Amino acid sequence: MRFTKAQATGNDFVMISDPEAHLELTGSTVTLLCDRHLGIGADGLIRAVPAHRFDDGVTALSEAGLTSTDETPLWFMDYRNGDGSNAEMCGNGVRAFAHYLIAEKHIELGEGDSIPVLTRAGLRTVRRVKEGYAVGMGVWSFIDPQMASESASDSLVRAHGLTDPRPALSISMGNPHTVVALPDETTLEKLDLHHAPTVDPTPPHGTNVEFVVPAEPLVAENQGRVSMRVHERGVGETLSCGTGTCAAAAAVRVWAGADAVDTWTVTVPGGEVNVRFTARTDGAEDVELAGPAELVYTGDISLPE
Ligand SMILES: N[C@@H](CCC[C@H](N)C(=O)O)C(=O)O
Repeated sequence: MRFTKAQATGNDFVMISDPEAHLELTGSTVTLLCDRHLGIGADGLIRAVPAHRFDDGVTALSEAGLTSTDETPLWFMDYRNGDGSNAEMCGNGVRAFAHYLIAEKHIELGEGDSIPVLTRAGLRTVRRVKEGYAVGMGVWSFIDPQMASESASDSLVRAHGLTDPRPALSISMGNPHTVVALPDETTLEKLDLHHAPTVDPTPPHGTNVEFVVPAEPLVAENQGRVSMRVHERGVGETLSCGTGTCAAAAAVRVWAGADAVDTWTVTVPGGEVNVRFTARTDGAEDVELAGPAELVYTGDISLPE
């Protein structure tokens, strides 16, 4: 099987093209391919498949009221975590996905052009920009609907390296996130994320946990700044999580109050991304995530029998 290794701010992926939807990728095959000792090694695996040829794609097409055909395929991002589980969305992965579709000649995309990408979380739009790709990530929401009228925390998080449990706020970007604010960069550096943090109560489908330190001052030149580390559901600590950076910026913005700015730079161990919020007429906010993506190498691997 031919594959490409991709990375986006250090979040790395095995990319596979499956235009005929022939591949049978079980959870254990994905785990093996993503294993850094026994396989290729990656945080997750992404299969490019025309939406109409794959069950989850057909469901997503009908929910979005869209069509996909052999002549004009709508590409589905079949994202799997390194432990073999499915996830709804991947913000770094979708930029790598667009880059890969271009390299595989499945699409053409000039600077300023956009393509639709179907995911388990619904339709996303990826625009090619100078620094990489800007993704229309849809709206963010509180996982606990009660939080819409309050604005502090909905859970407590414990982690190795923290002496006390800390309050946290859970936010959906299509997939679940729990954001915890820390007092300073030293506390962020000292966290030991080899161990999964515990979240009490845990959101119904598990959660990715983002630890953030808002910059001091929080806003400079009309731009907010946050540092972040993440423990991803189904993976462990990663160098970056795109949906996590959106959730982190959304949470810090909620905590900062009504006059918080709309554009944010989030620094992660693997680099930097930009997150922008735009108010909609229904009161919700659209989120755009911009950052780089790179294809690292291409290879061949035999799938286990
Ligand atoms: N790294 C991704 C998120 C991947 C999915 C996540 N682990 C989950 O289970 O929700 C990103 O860049 O958003």
